[in-house]
Amino acid sequence: MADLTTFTSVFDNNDTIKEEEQQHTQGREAAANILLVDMAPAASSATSIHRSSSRPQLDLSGAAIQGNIEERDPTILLPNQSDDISHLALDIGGSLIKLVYFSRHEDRPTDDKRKKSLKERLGVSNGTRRSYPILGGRLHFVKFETRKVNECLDFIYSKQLHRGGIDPRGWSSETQVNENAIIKATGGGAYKFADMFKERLGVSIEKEDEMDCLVAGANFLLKAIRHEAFTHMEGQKKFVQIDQNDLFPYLLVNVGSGVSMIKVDGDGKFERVSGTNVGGGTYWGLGRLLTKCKSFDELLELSQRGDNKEVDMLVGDIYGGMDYAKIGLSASTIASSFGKTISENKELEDYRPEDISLSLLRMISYNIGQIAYLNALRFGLKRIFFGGFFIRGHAYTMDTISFAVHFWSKGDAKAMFLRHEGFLGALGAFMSYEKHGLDDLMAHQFVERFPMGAPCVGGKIHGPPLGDLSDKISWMEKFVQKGTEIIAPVPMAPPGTTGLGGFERPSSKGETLRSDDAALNVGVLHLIPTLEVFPLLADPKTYEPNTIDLSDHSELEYWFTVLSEHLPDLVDKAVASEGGTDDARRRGDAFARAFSAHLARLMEEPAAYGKLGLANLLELREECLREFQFLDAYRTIKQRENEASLAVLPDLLMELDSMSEESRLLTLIEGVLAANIFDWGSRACVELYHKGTIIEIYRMSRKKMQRPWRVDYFDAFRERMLGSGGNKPVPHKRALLFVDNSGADVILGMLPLARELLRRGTEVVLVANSLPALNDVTAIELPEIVAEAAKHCDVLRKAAEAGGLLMDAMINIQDASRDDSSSVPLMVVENGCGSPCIDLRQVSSELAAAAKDADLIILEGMGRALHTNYNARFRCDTLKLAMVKNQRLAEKLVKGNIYDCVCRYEPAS
Ligand SMILES: Nc1ncnc2c1ncn2[C@@H]1O[C@H](COP(=O)(O)OP(=O)(O)O)[C@@H](O)[C@H]1O
Ligand SMILES: CC(C)(COP(=O)(O)O)[C@@H](O)C(=O)NCCC(=O)O
Ligand SMILES: [Mn+2]
Repeated sequence: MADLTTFTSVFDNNDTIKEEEQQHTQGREAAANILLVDMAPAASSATSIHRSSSRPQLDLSGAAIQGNIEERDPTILLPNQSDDISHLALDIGGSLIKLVYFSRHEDRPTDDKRKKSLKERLGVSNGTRRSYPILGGRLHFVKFETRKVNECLDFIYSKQLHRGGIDPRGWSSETQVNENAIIKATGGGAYKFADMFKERLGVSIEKEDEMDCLVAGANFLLKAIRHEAFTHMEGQKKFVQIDQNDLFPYLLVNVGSGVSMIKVDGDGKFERVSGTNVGGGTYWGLGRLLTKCKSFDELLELSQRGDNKEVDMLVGDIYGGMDYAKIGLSASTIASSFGKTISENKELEDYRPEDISLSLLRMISYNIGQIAYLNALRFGLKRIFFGGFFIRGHAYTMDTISFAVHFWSKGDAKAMFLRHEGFLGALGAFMSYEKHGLDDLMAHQFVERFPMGAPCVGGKIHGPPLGDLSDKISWMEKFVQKGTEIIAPVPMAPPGTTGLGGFERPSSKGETLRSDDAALNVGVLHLIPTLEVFPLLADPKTYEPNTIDLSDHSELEYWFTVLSEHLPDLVDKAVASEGGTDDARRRGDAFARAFSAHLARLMEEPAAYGKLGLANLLELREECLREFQFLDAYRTIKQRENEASLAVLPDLLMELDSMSEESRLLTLIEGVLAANIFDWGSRACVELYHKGTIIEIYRMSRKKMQRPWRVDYFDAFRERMLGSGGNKPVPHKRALLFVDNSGADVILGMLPLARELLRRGTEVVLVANSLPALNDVTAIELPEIVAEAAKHCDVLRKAAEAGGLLMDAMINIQDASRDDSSSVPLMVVENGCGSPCIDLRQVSSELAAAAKDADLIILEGMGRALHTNYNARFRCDTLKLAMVKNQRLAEKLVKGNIYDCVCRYEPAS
């Protein structure tokens, strides 16, 4: 296959796209205006999928800084701001107040004609599966120190979270203060602070049982949240796939101020079997007295530089430096925590606070691990989940507990941790609202997103990031300052533990602890009730969207570098897409900062928000753009490429029509592969575009399409389509075409292929993004493109009419939904995402409905067919088509080179 030099050399003397781009920049404003006018009616149809761009605006009137303005992150009060609808639940513990709140975004009416007729066509009823509607929105997690309860009250007030009181009919949309508002709360503070809540916020606290809440929260997380539970051994974090049907029984150990141990047998079925008063409060309290630390984090950080043998009495101390091998204890095993402090003539001041903190942490973690194990043994439980904020995502604490469980159970029982460790009770309290609609939600209906610009890190509003961009930008600057502090290597357990009684000492000496805010390994849970699992996945349970495993560090580093290097160019495009104004430039800079900070955070701890794949990184980039209100960075480029491609489409169709069926099929597939070169996400391709016009590049790419391709199952596909030895196979009933890029890719590649299928009597559903990502075509843009193409082609026109696509475009058709028996329909559905990749566990209900009758899937492009889904198996025939536009991926995935092509056909499995 051609390499970059052969590609570029073809164009050395030609006009360049760059020049074209300059011309277009001049006309950009006009073009953007036209686009807005044209797209306005359809745009509302995309808002049924809630993403950052559909966030409500903040009401900043009356905003005031609370407390000391000189403080680094002063709390900002927004007395008049209310999220559309919010609900709040609290867990007020001895040490910390945990808050879970839900912000809802009103469903916009989707009376879009196309959608309606599509629903009829796909046979989707409008009736919901529930007797009450469930609402889309976001679940946020925040914590405060209990001693700073006032900050918590200010926060609730500033976000007006207490106003969304419950209404007997379910969620209330009242924005005025509800006199009878109640807030669900658990933990001792629900009693202690009830009056204060009534006085300050005018709300009553409805108390929920703490154990009930812990269990409800844990069950919910374990069932509904992907990558919630993980093991942590010797510095290695591994997510555990929980089988919903095989969850019970388990032991839940909640390590808060004190420790509860609960045997859980089912939903609401549990027994508190044990506990210990030596818990998180003991570590923090005793630690504070002994070391004079001012904060929990300071204490924990000290431990990382400690050496416990100065304080603890070890087996070796007793046995003259020897192991006690007979009973399996090494010389470094702790024989007696703090035991050394009795025998020497030393006072507290003579010990290093670091050593004291570490001894204390080990004493308590070990003890909890051991008691937990004994209780697991008592009831024959193999799985122990540890929660509570004592854990604090701290590697050494988790390793110590895991070690204890592993050691005492001889590997029989497994210690697991939860990402939402400290929020179990608060979540449970939240769940106790009747008709919250969460209990029967499934993992696929939650999209966990990076907490971006969230105003509520660590209990303070770090500038109101929503709505007011200039504040958001300054918040970003703060975030970055924080970010540089935060970014420190994750403390790791020592490589060689004794394997007997305990660890030698942490190898994390001298490293700083990640700040409390950053250690919160939870994102914002976006609840999108319309999402479904793609029904044609052969095995949804084992489906893994990502092809490349980013837990391989060199892979991670490579892709981080690629994305970082892309950034300046992307910022330029984004700024230009918004008219290149000063405001756009400021937003562009803030976007770059935000995205880089997120990358740095993930580089430091890739599994912070669950298992990380390339698809998540590419989506993060798009989400970040939307966060800074870049709604479609590539709009000008897309429009230009659409126009250029539509201009040559008639010639291409004529050329195709002059061919035999067999060579036409080959030419069509070649055409798809060749046109996939128009990818503004690939560095190499973008460089190519400077060397020729769109049509020149397209022609050149077509010329290079000789078979065999690097992965070439074309013959099998042809046989399925055309048959062999005189037998004519039955055409597919319905094909789902997952389209990729705008311009040539969709117009000269996928549309002609769709036309061929239609001609053969196969219904075609074009599946496109709900929101823009790079230069990908969106479902909103497609009907217009199809309408333009249909002007040159009867087959497309009739099918588009039959599919209800031409309703807006062709005024002469009065009754668009009439049955046009002369053609099978061509339809467009949105896929539910706004990323260049697709996770088929979470697609739009529209796509899921369209999939029901489909017997052919065509996945196109590098994002959808290679980065994700390359190894996915389906219950129907599948064709994966892509050009590999990255050298490393080509080597790794297909042992080939950049610009190699993949045509992977897999019959129904
Ligand atoms: N920022 C913090 N401030 C105080 N304690 C913290 C902090 N982060 C973690 N902890 C630990 O978490 C414990 C509280 O855990 P939590 O699950 O919130 O329990 P509780 O409901 O008893 O407050 C504290 O005793 C302490 O060991
Ligand atoms: C973002 C993309 C997956 C989009 O590719 P597409 O799906 O449009 O074929 C791809 O451009 C990509 O992986 N780019 C990053 C690698 C690079 O610049 O080489
Ligand atoms: Mn793409």
